[in-house]
Amino acid sequence: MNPIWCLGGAVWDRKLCLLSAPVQASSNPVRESSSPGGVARNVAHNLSQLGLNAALLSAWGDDAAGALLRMDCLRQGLNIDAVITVADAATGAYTAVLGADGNLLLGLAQLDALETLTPARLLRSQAARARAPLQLADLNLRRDTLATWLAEERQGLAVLLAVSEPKMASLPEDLSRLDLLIANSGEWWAAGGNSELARRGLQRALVTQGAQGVRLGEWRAGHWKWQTLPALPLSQIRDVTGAGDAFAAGVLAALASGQTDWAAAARFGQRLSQVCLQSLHSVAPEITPALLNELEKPDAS
Ligand SMILES: Nc1ncnc2c1ncn2[C@@H]1O[C@H](COP(=O)(O)OP(=O)(O)O)[C@@H](O)[C@H]1O
Ligand SMILES: O=c1[nH]cc([C@@H]2O[C@H](COP(=O)(O)O)[C@@H](O)[C@H]2O)c(=O)[nH]1
Repeated sequence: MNPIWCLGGAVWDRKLCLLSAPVQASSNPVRESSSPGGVARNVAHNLSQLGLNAALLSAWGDDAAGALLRMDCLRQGLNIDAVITVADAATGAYTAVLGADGNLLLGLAQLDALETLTPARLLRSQAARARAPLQLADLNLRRDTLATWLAEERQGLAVLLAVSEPKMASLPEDLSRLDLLIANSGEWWAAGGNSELARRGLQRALVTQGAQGVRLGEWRAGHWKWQTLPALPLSQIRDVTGAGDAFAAGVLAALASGQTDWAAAARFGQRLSQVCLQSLHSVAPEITPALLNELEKPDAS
């Protein structure tokens, strides 16, 4: 079966979780952990843990962190044939400072290697990607690369996943060939919100709102039609890192399994983020093929 392609960031995550309330301009005791991260890589990793075939297009450095990422991706069964190893840039790194309640206080991202993923380099994998049932690109990628990606000939669906409010600046001008944008509400408004995104040709969006659930928006007859899906109950949040990526992976997994109802796909995304939020890992090891049994049947929607 053709893999689901994930294009974008693959980095090392370092998470520093405060043990008590933060004190500014002072040293604060933390619990530290590190793991492979990067939005596109996280999505591909979630998909492969579900037992689905996933391929990654990214760039990392020719250094120790890049070698570890490579080994980890191969261990996860990801197809990394298209990943570029860059000689003159360091592997990307993301440092998150989390409060004692697991919520993000500050995130610091360095993804210099991805700047080498130019439109010309993207096109080298076009033939392999053109027949994919689904392609997801994250907004770590350069704006010109994303615009080229959206303009490519393809058979499957194209999904764009936001990464952070500052990186909404990479959103291409023409979104008319995009099938779905997934963003949290801060990212949605950072990109200009309802009218601006409709002006650019966007027709479908999933806007996640943390504990307030998810809004599914469809642009029809000159208006956004919104449907709100309430958040699933949570007994505890251990670490929010990766919840948005788990959500996107759940949406893709549902679509790849034949689900044509976008709301049902979003509900499966919420189920995966629920599992992720209760885990200390960016990609929860509890995400396994057994979860696919919870997918709503396409004809039951
Ligand atoms: N406090 C919460 N309670 C319940 N679900 C949550 C909570 N925070 C996040 N989620 C789930 O995780 C998804 C992604 O989280 P969100 O914070 O909206 O995105 P991001 O992590 O990309 O900023 C949400 O749509 C929701 O399903
Ligand atoms: O500019 C970026 N910030 C953060 C990430 C990644 O985002 C992930 C967490 O995403 P979220 O909690 O939004 O699902 C982390 O693994 C981190 O590596 C990224 O790719 N690019």
